[in-house]
Amino acid sequence: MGRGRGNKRGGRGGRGGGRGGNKGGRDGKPFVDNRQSFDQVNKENEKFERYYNTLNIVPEGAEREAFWTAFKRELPNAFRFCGSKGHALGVRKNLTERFLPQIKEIKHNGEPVDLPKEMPWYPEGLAYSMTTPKNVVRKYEPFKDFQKFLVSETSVGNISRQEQVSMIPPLVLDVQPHHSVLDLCAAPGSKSAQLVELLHLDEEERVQKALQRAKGELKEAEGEEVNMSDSGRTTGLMVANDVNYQRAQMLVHQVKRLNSPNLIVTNHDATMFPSIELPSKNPKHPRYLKFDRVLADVPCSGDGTARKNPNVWKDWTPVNALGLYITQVRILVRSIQMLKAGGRVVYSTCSMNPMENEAVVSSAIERCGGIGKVKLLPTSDQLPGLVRSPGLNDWSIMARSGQIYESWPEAQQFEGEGSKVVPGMFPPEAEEKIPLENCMRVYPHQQDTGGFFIAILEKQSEVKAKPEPECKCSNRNWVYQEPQKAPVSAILNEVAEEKTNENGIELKSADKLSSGPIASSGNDAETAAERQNEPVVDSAANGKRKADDQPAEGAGVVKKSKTAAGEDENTAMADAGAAAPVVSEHAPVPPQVEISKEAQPTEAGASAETPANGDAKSVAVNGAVNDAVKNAPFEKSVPSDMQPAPRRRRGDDVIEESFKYLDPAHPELESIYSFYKVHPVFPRDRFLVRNPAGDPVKGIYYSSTLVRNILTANEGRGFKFVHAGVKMFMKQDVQNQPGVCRWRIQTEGLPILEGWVGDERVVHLWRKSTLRKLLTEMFPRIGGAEGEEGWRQLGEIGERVRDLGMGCCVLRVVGKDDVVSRGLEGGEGASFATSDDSFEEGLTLPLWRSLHSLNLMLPKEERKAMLLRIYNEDVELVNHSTKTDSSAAATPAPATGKAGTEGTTQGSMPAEQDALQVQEATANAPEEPSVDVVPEDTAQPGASIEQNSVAEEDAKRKAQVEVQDDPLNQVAAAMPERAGEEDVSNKTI
Ligand SMILES: C[S@@+](CC[C@H](N)C(=O)[O-])C[C@H]1O[C@@H](n2cnc3c(N)ncnc32)[C@H](O)[C@@H]1O
Repeated sequence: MGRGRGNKRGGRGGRGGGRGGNKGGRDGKPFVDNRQSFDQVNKENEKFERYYNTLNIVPEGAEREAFWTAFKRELPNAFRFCGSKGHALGVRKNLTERFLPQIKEIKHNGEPVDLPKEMPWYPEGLAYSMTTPKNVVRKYEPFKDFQKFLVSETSVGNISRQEQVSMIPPLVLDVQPHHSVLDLCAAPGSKSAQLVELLHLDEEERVQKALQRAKGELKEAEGEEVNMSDSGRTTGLMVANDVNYQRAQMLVHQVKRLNSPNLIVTNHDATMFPSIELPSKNPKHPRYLKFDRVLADVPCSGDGTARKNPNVWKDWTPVNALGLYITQVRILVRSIQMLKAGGRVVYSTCSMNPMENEAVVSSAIERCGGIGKVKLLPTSDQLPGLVRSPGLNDWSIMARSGQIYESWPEAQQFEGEGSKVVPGMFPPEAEEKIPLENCMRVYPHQQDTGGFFIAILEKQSEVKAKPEPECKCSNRNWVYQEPQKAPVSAILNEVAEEKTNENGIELKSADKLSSGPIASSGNDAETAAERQNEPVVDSAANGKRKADDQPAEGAGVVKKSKTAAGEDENTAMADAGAAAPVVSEHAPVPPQVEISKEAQPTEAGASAETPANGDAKSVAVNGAVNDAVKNAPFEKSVPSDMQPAPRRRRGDDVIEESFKYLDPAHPELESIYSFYKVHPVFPRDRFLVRNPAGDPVKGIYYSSTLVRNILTANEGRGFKFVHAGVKMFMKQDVQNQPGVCRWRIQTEGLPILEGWVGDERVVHLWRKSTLRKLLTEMFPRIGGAEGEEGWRQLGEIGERVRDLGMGCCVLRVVGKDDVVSRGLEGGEGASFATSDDSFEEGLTLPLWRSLHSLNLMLPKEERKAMLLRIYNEDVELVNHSTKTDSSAAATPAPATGKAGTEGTTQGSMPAEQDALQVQEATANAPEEPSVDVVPEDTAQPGASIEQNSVAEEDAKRKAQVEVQDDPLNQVAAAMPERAGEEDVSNKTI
């Protein structure tokens, strides 16, 4: 087993993070790193310190002192090993066996440096932190090799540099491979990436079993102990969302490296995240997706990040938390609404302020009907080894003036109507019985981290969120009332009708409750689809509002009204919270997006508060966003200026992303299945293309079934899907070579497909020395002069590749433990199973067999990272195809030996000409610029077979992505005012 381990999700970085072609700023100007040294920062703020001392969050005395001392120290660096467990452990071995002994010997300023320390609470020991300052690691010569290792493995996605506390929320979300998971505030995406990994946990092993079973190598019973539906693949879903378009692009960049077909990235306001429609057998009964897990890692004041964000010291004021509270409550309420009954939300902030934490949790629970509806789960049993404090049950709040109030009645005396202070900001009433001690607080001195807050909420049954004006988060005259029980008769009716889910699988009762619109009144004739676009009703008046299907605030005020001309027009009121009694059944997609299909108005979601055209719709929809943003001056991950990134446009039109699925019988798919001898069990109905025409002109992508169902069912609804699908095949101009498939396998899709490719297109390699040659040499020749034919230099794969037909194939690097399972125990395979020249673990790579040469289809940075990891070598690559390259010039003259099965003159061409035979159709295409299938200097512009429009759009996309490629650019793109800074909100090194 473990054939795919080298291809773990995130195991390669495509073009590699942090190294886009765009080294300058957006205007070509270089960014200036304007970070201030942490030591130079004045770490004093009277209000900040007074408030937390008053709160007594840590007892006075030695512990309080340790708390502040830690807060004023620079944050240690932390990182975790990513990808599948096997692969992550493999990469970690480099740290433990190669670098830790080296670091042990290093002295800095005459003192031994601290070793990177394993985090005791992180599963499998796959996360580390180190106190040596980053500039020392970066610049001090003895750290050179270690720094190179960190940079190289980070760039290809094997290491994620992430703050310790930021790793906690995904771990306590308890994600299973069949779960639907929603990350509502996901950019820049470190937690989303973790969640995707968790969704795919142990998938390789399951798929291996399914494969062996499909090929008759394993008896049925042997693979039965785990869920083997869909051939062991993860059937769940990950939706990662962020309201900010540019940050959503950063998110795409971060998570697409994980190559998950189960992932969708969206760009909506979380306070009114639209309901996702699912295919329904009965169009009158649309079905809406409910999630098993939701992460609400909300925008916050971020005062827990003072150790890496010195501005906290300068800028902290109580106003930040006061302003964010209502947005946070709305996001949490929407999270709960989006959950299945029985599902869980993890709510987290990097703030220590109870107004953004316990108060938000308590207010959201109150709005959703109390602890009978939403339970606050204990966290003390989670992550043994993590030192933490319980949530607060009692606190005071600091008002704008700096005055501290113990209770709402006290605050009410001083805070007038315009004040943001509301009853919900104070501890809950005793009758509410909310066990806030169940929350988790992590403080800087406990394990040398930032400050963090986490709560786990479990939805007990469908909820019917009360309108804000009736709740303590908004109503200044709020008094506690016993929650009323919601009627269940209509729910039961609905459940009785829903016997199967969209896959025809029988639903359990909880699924039934969550699988479609849930009615709380008996109006059966009316379907949610009909309600979806109907005029918004005053629910209090007619009782039409259905449990749990309310939108959050913004969506709740989306109205349809008639224009003077009698045409429908979507309108929304500016004050979302105040208008909350007006609700609709499901959160529709934001109105300006919906109408963009016809009218193409100003950009949705990403619009500025006052759009250029003065369109009130945009103002209202973005009210909540602006709320969040304006009030989050410390949260670096929230741009303080939420001016929208320009969305892709053609003329005045917003360009929506296209996701078009191919007919399983499409001739191009037929040709692929036939050339690669793909096992018939591998599904054919999940291939999509990314152009509006739906033709496979350039790339073919692959997604899970659920992703397909969602993308197709929501097409044309104005949903802002930003990314989905894993690139699996790219078109290749094979110059009409007969029998050669013009679709080459992409590295991204290879791990998903490789096991199902027939032996005819697989090459086995088991010597380290052979792989080293393929990594260091681009286009090594196969032919050549008699007796010197290139294939002879290719070790155990020489004869195989000599006899292999031209085109793409799978290179399977066999690990020691794979020799037997691959049936290679005889002959050479056996002799190398114990040799030093063999691999500990297997991996799979894409290979291209040209007429006369061979080439690994890997970007240069990936080759270099592998050379460093496997051979501890940092060497220059040799390109045999370039004219200027001396080794290419020395390419032997025409050979007479057998160099291929193509039936053409063998070995008669220099390498570069040979490569022209496989002129890559997409040589100039933006999507895979650094994978050298053919020599860069032999690209023929005329050879492009792309439709111009698609190429143009992709070029635009590439330009956007390249800006994101560099961490400094990422920050600049999202936060122009912070150009030059690293995005330290979630990445610390
Ligand atoms: C704390 S950061 C999230 C960090 C992220 N979870 C991670 O681990 O990388 C908060 C994010 O929320 C986004 N945001 C702010 N208001 C939002 C809203 N109303 N809806 C959705 N996202 C929002 C910000 O753009 C920001 O990216």
